[in-house]
Amino acid sequence: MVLVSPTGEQYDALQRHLRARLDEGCGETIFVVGMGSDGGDYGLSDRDMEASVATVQSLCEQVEADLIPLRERTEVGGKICDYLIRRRVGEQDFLEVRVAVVGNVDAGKSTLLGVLTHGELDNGRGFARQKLFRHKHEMESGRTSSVGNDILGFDHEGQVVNKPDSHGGSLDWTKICEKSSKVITFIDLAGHEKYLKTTVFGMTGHLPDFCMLMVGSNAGIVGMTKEHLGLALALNVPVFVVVTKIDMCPTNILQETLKLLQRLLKSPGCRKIPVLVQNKDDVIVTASNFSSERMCPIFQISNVTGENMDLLKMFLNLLSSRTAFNDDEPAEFQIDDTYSVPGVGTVVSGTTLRGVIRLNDTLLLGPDPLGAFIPIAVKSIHRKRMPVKEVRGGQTASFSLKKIKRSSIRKGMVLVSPKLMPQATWEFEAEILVLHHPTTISPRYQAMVHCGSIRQTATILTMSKDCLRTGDKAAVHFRFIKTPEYLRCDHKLVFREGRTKAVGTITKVSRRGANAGAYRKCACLINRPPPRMMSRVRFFYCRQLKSGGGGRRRGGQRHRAKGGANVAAAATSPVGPSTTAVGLV
Ligand SMILES: Nc1nc2c(ncn2[C@@H]2O[C@H](COP(=O)(O)OP(=O)(O)OP(=O)(O)O)[C@@H](O)[C@H]2O)c(=O)[nH]1
Repeated sequence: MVLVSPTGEQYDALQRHLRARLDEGCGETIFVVGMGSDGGDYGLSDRDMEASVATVQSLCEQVEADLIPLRERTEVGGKICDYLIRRRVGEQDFLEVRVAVVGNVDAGKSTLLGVLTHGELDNGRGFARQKLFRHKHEMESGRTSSVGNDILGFDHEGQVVNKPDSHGGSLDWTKICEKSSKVITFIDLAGHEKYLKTTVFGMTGHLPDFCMLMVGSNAGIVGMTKEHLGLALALNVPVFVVVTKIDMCPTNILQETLKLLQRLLKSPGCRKIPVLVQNKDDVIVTASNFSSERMCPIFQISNVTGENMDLLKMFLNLLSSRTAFNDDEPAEFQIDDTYSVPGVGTVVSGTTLRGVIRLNDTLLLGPDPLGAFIPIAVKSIHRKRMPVKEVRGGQTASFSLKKIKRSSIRKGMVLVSPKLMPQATWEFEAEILVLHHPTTISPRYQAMVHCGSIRQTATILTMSKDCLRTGDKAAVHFRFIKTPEYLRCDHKLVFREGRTKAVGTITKVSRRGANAGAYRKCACLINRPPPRMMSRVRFFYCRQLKSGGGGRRRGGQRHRAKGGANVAAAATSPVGPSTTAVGLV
């Protein structure tokens, strides 16, 4: 009732309350007019509702936000209206939410993204997905093999901005972003098991806010569905489920799939509350309780008839980013891809983890194979293919860099503010939970560590238990086998090899010098150094290659070291197949 005709003091209090809620919701909040502060539905008369909405409208003007009506309902006491309040972020800016799209092969992931982002329905034979594929072999096989990106824009009234392109061309991202107040970036991932490594990389490296798990209603929960769901849960990414192909699925099979899905979500491993979304009310209830609570909405859609597509779009419009970022922190950007653009040079793409990065800023790029960071200037910045002057925490971007070859940059490197004084590390400790392993894991076991956009094999040096089996938790000391990486405590990691999977959190990053650590491992002898090397002191780095590797020759294990010298790794003690050695020529 306080909204009907607030006093000056009440108005100020309401304004403060609204600002706080917008900050909490990363620029968005759902506001219900006509509901008691204790959550009870009271309802307002038409006149009171009109006055209340006018007050909310004026509050929104004060805090520079848009008021988007969502639904209106009538209870015993009168009307209740739900609104989405979204902060205006400036002409060139927009709120960004990243959604990873996972699910088994042929669940309809690429097709749904094609339908959502291009605004044209599918024909059931792969029409809609054609515009999304990045490679020729994907076109031919119909299978996604890489990490795809697509955007869906919503304007200040909550309407979809993407329009069907009459020429069948690709989307004009610049136009979409200019008209949008919110942009959903879909990370289209591969469903086939053989691309699981890329899918895990998409989930850890592209920092999704939410995960959309797709299930083909006719196929049910098969193949990679559980694997992908487990991954999202392990990384603490809230999941919603989209059941596709309801146009071609007999009712009994659809009901069976839904029953199994609900059982899986309620199981002790997931502990979710599944909600079948049937109407707008369900959308609002699930969206407002989604990120904080255990609710898991399930949508049933058809990409061919477009059934329930409006509910899914409404839900996507209501999703808001999960993390609030502080601009005052030193900048940190993780690289997830590199390109060589003719006329521009080397370009890196990735996600800004914190801080603000501006044009011409000098950042430290690294770590290189020796663990060093080099200063580099940011020549230009693109955000969603649009040139911009700055990017901030939570935003994806690409930078063109000065005077550096693409070959010297790899995924997993970072660009950080010199204030952070970054250090690369070979060794780290993590608390891990083994989700699955057929036998036991013991020291010297090796598997791929995924942490952010880092993807490298690591060896277990020591663990707090003798051996680990499925379901075990332990503190584990790891060591990368190839290059040192830039790691931070509290980052989530996935440790996997085939179906073996463990998840965990980094608890300690060893600050022991990357080179010193490696040097202790084995001694290196120089074999016939080239004459030019004799007089100069040069640092070299070599790694024992797997059998048959390019560096192996008769009479010992010789490697081409950085700096051009041929060196033979003559170990003083038996060394494993992944030994790294450094020394001075
Ligand atoms: N009838 C019908 N067919 C659909 C629907 N959704 C997708 N399809 C068809 O299902 C097939 C597989 O769809 P994709 O989008 O390639 O599946 P995907 O999950 O992306 O597969 P991967 O990229 O290999 O992981 C295509 O031929 C689509 O036309 C739907 O709702 N109804």
